[in-house]
Amino acid sequence: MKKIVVALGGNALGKTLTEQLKAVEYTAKAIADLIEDGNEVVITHGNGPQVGKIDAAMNALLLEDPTEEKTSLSMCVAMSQAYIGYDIQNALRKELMLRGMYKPVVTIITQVEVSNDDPAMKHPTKPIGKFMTREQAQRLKEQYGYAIAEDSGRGWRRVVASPQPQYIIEIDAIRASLREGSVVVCCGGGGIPVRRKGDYLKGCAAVIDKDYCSALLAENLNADILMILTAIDKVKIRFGKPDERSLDSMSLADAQRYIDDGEFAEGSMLPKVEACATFVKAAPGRKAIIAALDQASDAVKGKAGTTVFNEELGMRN
Ligand SMILES: Nc1ncnc2c1ncn2[C@@H]1O[C@H](COP(=O)(O)OP(=O)(O)O)[C@@H](O)[C@H]1O
Ligand SMILES: NC(=O)OP(=O)(O)O
Repeated sequence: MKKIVVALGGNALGKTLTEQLKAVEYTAKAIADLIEDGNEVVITHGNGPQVGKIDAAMNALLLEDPTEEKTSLSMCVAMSQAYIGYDIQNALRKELMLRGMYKPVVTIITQVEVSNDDPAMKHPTKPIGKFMTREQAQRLKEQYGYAIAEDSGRGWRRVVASPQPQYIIEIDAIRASLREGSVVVCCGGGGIPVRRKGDYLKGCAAVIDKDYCSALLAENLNADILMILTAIDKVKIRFGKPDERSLDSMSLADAQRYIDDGEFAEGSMLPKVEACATFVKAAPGRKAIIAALDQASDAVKGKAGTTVFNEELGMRN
């Protein structure tokens, strides 16, 4: 049995509620395959498109009725955890029941501590919300003062601060639920970013990258595999160029070289590769995989996706 942290991409979860339902339905099949194969699975997910949409809806409410209160970005992250977790919970519950292997599935609203002086708070890099033309994004910038950036050749998006996750506040609750045999959905959207104020926690205006948070979770749980599922089958070199090439595997040295060569876009593929590298670097026998959402089971068997391995420490088979 392997302990696998499976991270589902926010973009890969679709743009609408209907697309999300479809995405979680076939993802549930892939995750149920992993469970049927005897693995222990912990699920995390992104929230980029979703948290942007919630924030935009909350702002529209404020424009309609100025007596409404402003909703903080951390609260929007909390909302995104709930509705994405709800869909994942139901889809997985149904899929497991269909296979006659009922298990409780639970979403844990997760807060993640970030540092008070993380420099990322002053340098927004995390794309959220919908993809726009440059002109649309520029209008949003002028109207609301948002930071904007181009996202991997797919269009322009709002970008927000994305500090590094330091500590998963609910880690003991996650461990306890796993011990009891639940399938746990946690650290949604990278976790609700919070900072310590004395004995209390206070949300901050940011969206943590779920890839980095998933690596921290995998480390905390001493997982065997970190699997990042997204909308693309493999990591590419020269992505989007005529001489684009897919990678079946990547050593840490290769990963560093490609990062240095700027092969991976900030806010999309770069955090995935960095998260995988951090995870496999820390202890022997670990494996990290980046693959398409519906290829989880094949990816664990080395038949799909891109595997990141530590050439010095080896992989656990
Ligand atoms: N070198 C690369 N190889 C593969 N995909 C890349 C690369 N650089 C950028 N991308 C883009 O990154 C996307 C995955 O990032 P993103 O959509 O942010 O993930 P998520 O599914 O976690 O929301 C891919 O679908 C692809 O469009
Ligand atoms: N929070 C986060 O990393 O979301 P995406 O997976 O949508 O980028």
